[in-house]
Amino acid sequence: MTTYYPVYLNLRGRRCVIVGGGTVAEGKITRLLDSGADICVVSPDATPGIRQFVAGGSVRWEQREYRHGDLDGAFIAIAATNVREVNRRIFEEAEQRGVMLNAVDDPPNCSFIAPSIVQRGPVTLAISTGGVSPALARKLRESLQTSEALGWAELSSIMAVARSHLRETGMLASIDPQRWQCCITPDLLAMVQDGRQVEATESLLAGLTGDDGRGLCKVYLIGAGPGDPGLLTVKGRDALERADVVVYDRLAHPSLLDYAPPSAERIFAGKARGQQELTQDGINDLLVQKAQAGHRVARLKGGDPFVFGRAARRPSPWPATASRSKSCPAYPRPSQLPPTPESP
Ligand SMILES: C[C@@]1(CC(=O)O)c2cc3[nH]c(cc4nc(cc5[nH]c(cc(n2)[C@H]1CCC(=O)O)[C@@](C)(CC(=O)O)[C@@H]5CCC(=O)O)C(CC(=O)O)=C4CCC(=O)O)c(CCC(=O)O)c3CC(=O)O
Ligand SMILES: NC(=O)C1=CN([C@@H]2O[C@H](COP(=O)(O)OP(=O)(O)OC[C@H]3O[C@@H](n4cnc5c(N)ncnc54)[C@H](O)[C@@H]3O)[C@@H](O)[C@H]2O)C=CC1
Repeated sequence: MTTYYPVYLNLRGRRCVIVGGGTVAEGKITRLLDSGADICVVSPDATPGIRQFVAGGSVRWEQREYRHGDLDGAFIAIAATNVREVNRRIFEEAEQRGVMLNAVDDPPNCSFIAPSIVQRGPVTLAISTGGVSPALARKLRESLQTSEALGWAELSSIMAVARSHLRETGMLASIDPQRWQCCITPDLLAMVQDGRQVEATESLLAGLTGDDGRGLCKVYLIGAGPGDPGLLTVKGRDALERADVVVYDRLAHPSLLDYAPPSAERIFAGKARGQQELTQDGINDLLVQKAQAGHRVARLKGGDPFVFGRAARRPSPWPATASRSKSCPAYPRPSQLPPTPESP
């Protein structure tokens, strides 16, 4: 199996030759036009769509069959004919001239293959199965097109504004890469989706450049309650739903873990059979390490971290410069529960 090397080409003003004038050629031309390529079609006939491009002056058309020499000066070429033998001759010329060629549905005559594409503004996901299964590439495209993860692409315009501002003010190089990750949050995305672009850009810049703790990674300390999973607070549930990493122990009700996204890493911090229990210091190190790696971390503790746990004794190694913690106590706190008849 061939292992292909993925790239994005800058085709602006570069000569691209398309051989063939059918519907497939038209599809390829439409995308090439977006990239600003200088397009020449070689084909005895052409679809109405291609003819329109030609009439509009965005595409040149050599109305004849392909002949050796057509790839002269080309940067890339696409063979979209319905004749394998023609593709083979085009490939020979392409190899001679060092021109990259895609022969549609014809891998032996390709030096590059076409990916399935998902586009959101400037964000492009290109999917290839390495030629193993184009049907699977399409399935992945269709799934990704409706995937929530793609929502992050909506941040591209404010990211671009913030980045060029930082570049102009000479601050870009001094921003820690992890800080960017900590600043790209669901709250920021919600602001943009609400149409509050200016506020979002200001908040992003404040997080990236401020020394007031904004933009630092967060660790949520969540009280899992006295046993009943229904006693988790709404804030605690929200934090779990957004977590990239959940560190939990034996006392936390197992069903609470279901609130975390399936992709979240779940780390058991209690005593497991045959394994050394993590010490409090070990757990703290783990929380800090995961937060500094740009993950949203939820520490799910049985009971109330401020009553039975050690949240009140926030660890001294907690690096004030790198992360901060938020707490979501279980409600009502066990100490606030009304006495039951059995209580002394
Ligand atoms: C190697 C490659 C070379 C290339 O063409 O660049 C190639 C080769 C071949 N395709 C074949 C068949 C199909 N191709 C599609 C669809 C697409 N094919 C595309 C690319 C590629 N196809 C390159 C590898 C991409 C990768 O790495 O995965 C996509 C992604 C992009 C595009 O075409 O622009 C586009 C999806 C667009 C979308 O997102 O919807 C479907 C499904 C459908 O149409 O629904 C089928 C039928 C189902 C199936 O076979 O899986 C055949 C057999 C032909 C025959 O037997 O006659 C061959 C030849 C062979 O495999 O030997
Ligand atoms: N139609 C479809 O949905 C799909 C087709 N394909 C494949 O892509 C290729 C092209 O498909 P279509 O555009 O539908 O085919 P088509 O038959 O509509 O177009 C083929 C084009 O190639 C031109 N051509 C033939 N010999 C030529 C030569 N010697 N020099 C220059 N041009 C020449 C023809 O004049 C025609 O314009 C075919 O191999 C097909 O199997 C792949 C995916 C989907």
